[in-house]
Order: sequence, then structure tokens, then C-alpha cells
Amino acid sequence: MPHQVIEQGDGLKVSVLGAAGGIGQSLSLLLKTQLQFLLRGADCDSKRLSLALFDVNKEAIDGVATDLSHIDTPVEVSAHSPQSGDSAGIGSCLENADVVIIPAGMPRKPGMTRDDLFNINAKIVAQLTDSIAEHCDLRKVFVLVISNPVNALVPVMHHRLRTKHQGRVRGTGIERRVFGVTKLDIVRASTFLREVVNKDSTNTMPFVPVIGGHSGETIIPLFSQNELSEQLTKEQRDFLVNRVQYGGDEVVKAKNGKGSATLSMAHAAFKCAQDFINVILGNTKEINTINFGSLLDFEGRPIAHGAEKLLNAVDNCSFFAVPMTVTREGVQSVDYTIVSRMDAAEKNEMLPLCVSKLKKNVANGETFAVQLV
Ligand SMILES: NC(=O)C1=CN([C@@H]2O[C@H](COP(=O)(O)OP(=O)(O)OC[C@H]3O[C@@H](n4cnc5c(N)ncnc54)[C@H](O)[C@@H]3O)[C@@H](O)[C@H]2O)C=CC1
Ligand SMILES: O=C([O-])CC(=O)C(=O)O
Repeated sequence: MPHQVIEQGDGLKVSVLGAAGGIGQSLSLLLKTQLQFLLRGADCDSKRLSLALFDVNKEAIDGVATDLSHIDTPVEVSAHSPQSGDSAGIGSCLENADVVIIPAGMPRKPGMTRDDLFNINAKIVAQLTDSIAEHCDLRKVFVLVISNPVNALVPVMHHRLRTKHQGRVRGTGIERRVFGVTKLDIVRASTFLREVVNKDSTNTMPFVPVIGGHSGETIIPLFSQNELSEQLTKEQRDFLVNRVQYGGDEVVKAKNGKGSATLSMAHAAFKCAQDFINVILGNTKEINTINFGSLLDFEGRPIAHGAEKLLNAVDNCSFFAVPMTVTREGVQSVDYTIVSRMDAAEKNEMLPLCVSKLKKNVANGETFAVQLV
């Protein structure tokens, strides 16, 4: 495993691409109000915190950034758009970023699947990938992709970095720091489980790992891993699995043409980003987190400890959301034992279905990335 020591900088910069949208605005609000609470000890006074907001909609992003900048926290806010010229374009948004979060792209309308978003959002993500390759320090940045379909767009980014930008990415280990955000599935699984069992007896939220991908049957909520699910009947358990797998549709339907999940997603993305920020700030040496990422590095070797065994268990599906240990350098190990801890239905029914669908999504992403110049 290549090892590089990344020096801690004198500040923390988070860049949000697509920050004027439904998720982007709510997420930026959470970052603006909460970032300083992640500082510890001497860092509280010495570290500079900045939030760089980019969107293709200049008017909207200027308004959002000005509005946020009035909030009484020490987080500096800047607005960036293609129309703002080089001094406030995407380059200055991404320059020296520690974390780049991407909610740029079209959301679903009723009747659409996430795959229907692929053509338009893949072009957006490919374009943003080029900007990241050009402007970010690829030896340190973490990239978190929210835009849908996550299952295919993370492979698009991975493939484009590996092929179009091979000169820049070589030796940086960036592939160990590019992830799709599937945290909302975990947030939903906990919420929905608590609604069914013991709701009134505790305020503690149950934790349910969710692995696989982020769309329908590629989402595998592992209720077997939470002891509360012993209280569930088979019907209740099947209902919960389906509700997590199609939680996105529930919101799309309720919003009735006005988009998909934004507030719950912003919450989930903030929770996800917070883990990475804790590692970047040195509050902890490593985090245990579940993200959608590549199991192979740019040379085609298993990306981290445990990846080879996981690849064997998932029919060589090269991208998978799985519990992983991440340090400042990126993913260090993936927990392949999660598969052996599944119960019979999860392992024999849900996993094969997930893997066959996920492999098609990944292949779509890679085919698109090959065709796009
Ligand atoms: N990973 C997940 O769990 C979830 C993912 N999503 C996805 O997140 C994406 C965003 O959703 P919303 O915020 O609701 O959409 P939205 O339409 O409210 O916001 C999208 C923003 O992206 C901007 N944008 C478009 N092209 C851009 C580009 N090339 N560069 C920068 N900005 C660009 C738009 O101007 C807009 O402000 C959708 O693809 C949606 O499906 C939504 C919920 C959950
Ligand atoms: O369903 C959608 O289109 C948005 C999404 O990914 C989710 O809410 O999980």
C-alpha cells in the first residue's frame, strides 16, 4: 500500500459544487453553522475555516453565499460560478480544498428512475472531474459524490481520473479518497426501524449498516445486524427493507414534481462529511464509515486490505458500499466479513440481486466514460 504523510494545513476548506440547489443550500447552511464545532483545542483559534460554493447559476449562488455570509460563525463563505471570471471561477473554488462535495445535477421527477438522470448528470460529473483534476491537490482532497445515479457516476469519475488525467493522478492515491455518498440509506434504515420497534422507550437511534449501491435492489439494508430486528415479524422486516430501498421514491412522490430528497440528504451528507473532516483535522487518526467506492486502485489491484476477499464475495463487482476504515490518506481497509455476517435471505437473495444490477450500473458508467472525450 503506498504510504504518504499528508501535513495538516493551517485551515480547512470545504467546496460544494451545485451549492445553489436544494441539497446544496441546506448542506451549505449546515457547514456554515457547524464547522467550527469540529475544531478541537488550539485549532479553535488558529485554523481558518472556509466554505467555497460553486454553481452554474451565478445569480442563485451569489445570493446563497451572501445570505449565508451573514450568519455569525467564523466560517468564510465565497461564491463561484463560470460567469464570475477566473478570480471567482471553479478554479478558485477548488484550489486547496480538503473536501469537495458534489450535489450538482438534475433530481428526479415522479415516474423517473435514477438511471433516467444518467445522461445529463454523467456529463456534469465528467466536467467537474476535469476541474477537480486540474485544480485540486490530488494528494490530499476527499471527493464525495451525491449526484445520481451514484452507482454509475462514481465509476464515471474514477474512470475519467484514471484515463484522461493519468499524468496528474499518478502516485497521488486519489482513488482511495473518491466516494459516493450512500449515508441517506443508513439514516433511513435507522429512522424506519425505530418507527416500528420500541419507539417510545428510548431516544437512542438504532444503527443499521446498509451496503451495496444506492438504487432499488442494489441497496442492502442489513437489519440482521441490529438486535432490535429480532422483534420484527417477517412481514415487518420485508416492509422495512422495501421502504429503505424505495425511500427516495417516497419523497419524490410526496414532493409531487418539486424534486427529490434535499433536507434529509443534506443532513446525511453533513454527517458523512463530518467524519472525513474529523480525520482531516486530526481529531481522530481513522474513521469507520460506510461509503460507495472502488475496490480496485488505478492499477487494477485491490484498493485496500480486505478488498480482494470482498471482490470474491461480490462476484468481482468493482464498486461497492461497504464498512471501511479511512485515514487521512484514504481507505485503508474494507470489512469483507460483513458478507459472512449476513443472514440467509440477505446473503442468498438480496446480495446476488444487488450484485447483478450494480455490475450493470458500473459497466454503464465505465462505457460512458470511455466514449466521452
Ligand atoms: N446520493 C443520494 O443519496 C442523493 C442524491 N440526490 C441527487 O443529488 C442531485 C441534486 O439534487 P437537488 O439538490 O435536489 O437538485 P437541484 O436541481 O435542486 O440542484 C442542483 C444544482 O446543481 C446545479 N448544477 C447543474 N449543473 C451544474 C454544473 N455543471 N456545475 C455546478 N452546478 C451545477 C444547478 O444549477 C442546481 O443549483 C440530484 O442528482 C439528485 O438525484 C438526491 C438525494 C439523495
Ligand atoms: O430518489 C432520488 O432520486 C434521490 C435519492 O437518491 C434518494 O432520496 O435516495
